[in-house]
Amino acid sequence: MLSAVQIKPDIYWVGALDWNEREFHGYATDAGITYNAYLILDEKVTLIDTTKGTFKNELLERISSVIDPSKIDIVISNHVEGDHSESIPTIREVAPNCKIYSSAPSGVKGLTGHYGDLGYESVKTGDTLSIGKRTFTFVQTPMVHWPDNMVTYDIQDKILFSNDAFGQHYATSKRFDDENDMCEVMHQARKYYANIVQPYRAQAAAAVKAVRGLGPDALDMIAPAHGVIWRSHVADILDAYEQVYSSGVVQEKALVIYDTMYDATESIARALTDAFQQQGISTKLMSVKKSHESDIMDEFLDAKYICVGSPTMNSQMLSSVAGFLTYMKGLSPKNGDRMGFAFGSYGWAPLGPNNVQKELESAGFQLPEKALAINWTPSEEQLSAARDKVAALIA
Ligand SMILES: Cc1cc2nc3c(=O)[nH]c(=O)nc-3n(C[C@H](O)[C@H](O)[C@H](O)COP(=O)(O)O)c2cc1C
Repeated sequence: MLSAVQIKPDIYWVGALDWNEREFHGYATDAGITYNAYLILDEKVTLIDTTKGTFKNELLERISSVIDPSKIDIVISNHVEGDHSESIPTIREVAPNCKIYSSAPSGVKGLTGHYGDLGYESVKTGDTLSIGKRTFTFVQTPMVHWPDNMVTYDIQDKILFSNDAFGQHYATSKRFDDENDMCEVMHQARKYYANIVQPYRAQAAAAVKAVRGLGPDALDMIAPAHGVIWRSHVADILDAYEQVYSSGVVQEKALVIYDTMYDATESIARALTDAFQQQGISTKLMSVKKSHESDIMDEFLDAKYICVGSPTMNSQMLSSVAGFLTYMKGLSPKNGDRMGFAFGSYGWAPLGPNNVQKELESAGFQLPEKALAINWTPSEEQLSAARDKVAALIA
């Protein structure tokens, strides 16, 4: 039988482990996913968030290992997205009298839109809810990453139930940060930020400020809705969100991103990569065909030099490169401090590289050089000229 995991006296993790999930709305979840839900035994039995609907039985089984699920009095929905809310109707079925709390107005509107009117109670920033010995306070965190998001702070236990903020897509048998490989935890936290939270970096920074405003001793744990619970590394993840991820500060690091049909564009990409290396700059060559766009964006987060290459095909850039650029632009990275460079091969009209250039322009990169368009297969002289462009970029 699946069991709950106690995280503090009378507080249990009752979520689900989605070990085999490898794709989640366009994100490559190479380490699987956890859907975290938390059960609190107090005068009023409270469940914070639920799981994706396909894991409702896992949720019920873990709750049942502690208490009869029909005894749940309160469900707090920090976020309407299905991976946290799809099991709410099941909980309502087994506990018909439970009250369901969500943020005003977007949480209530979203839950109604998904599951009909289950008589939701709305809460807003600063509202408190007493469940017995414990009192919760709510802080709405709109657009981290949907309009309805909120976090729930358990004042007595000093736990922040942060939902998507500070999450990671990481299925693991151990629930706490310090029980896992911290390099992997931080890697997954960064990738999650780069692909989910990044467009809302101002709101995320404000959320960190609000958390810090609670005071230095106010946080024992951050319990997100995905991944491990922060217990020993609370300060590390707050610092990373504030000083690294949300800051937009870029490092002397280059990414060469490309696709190719007959390897002409690839040979330019390799020359550029080598030239960056020769300059002592940390560099990665990433084919959009071979690397998932969510992994490219993880690398992109703090890279200063972004070179993007495509040959011309049917008067366009390759759709794989266009797809990556669309994905990148959707995440709204702060590109003002980044140097962009477009390149590619063509047969009779250099529209592939020129269109990449336009996309980089509209994404806000600094583009000191024109697109490098090389006719057919590049000669040694042309590759050498490509290398010179790197010197110009980093000058
Ligand atoms: C299906 C196909 C369509 C192409 N369409 C164009 C085109 O519209 N304009 C052009 O200049 N070159 C066109 N080309 C030529 C390529 O751009 C050229 O072969 C280039 O060197 C390929 O670079 P790559 O080796 O990086 O794929 C086309 C090639 C193929 C295979």
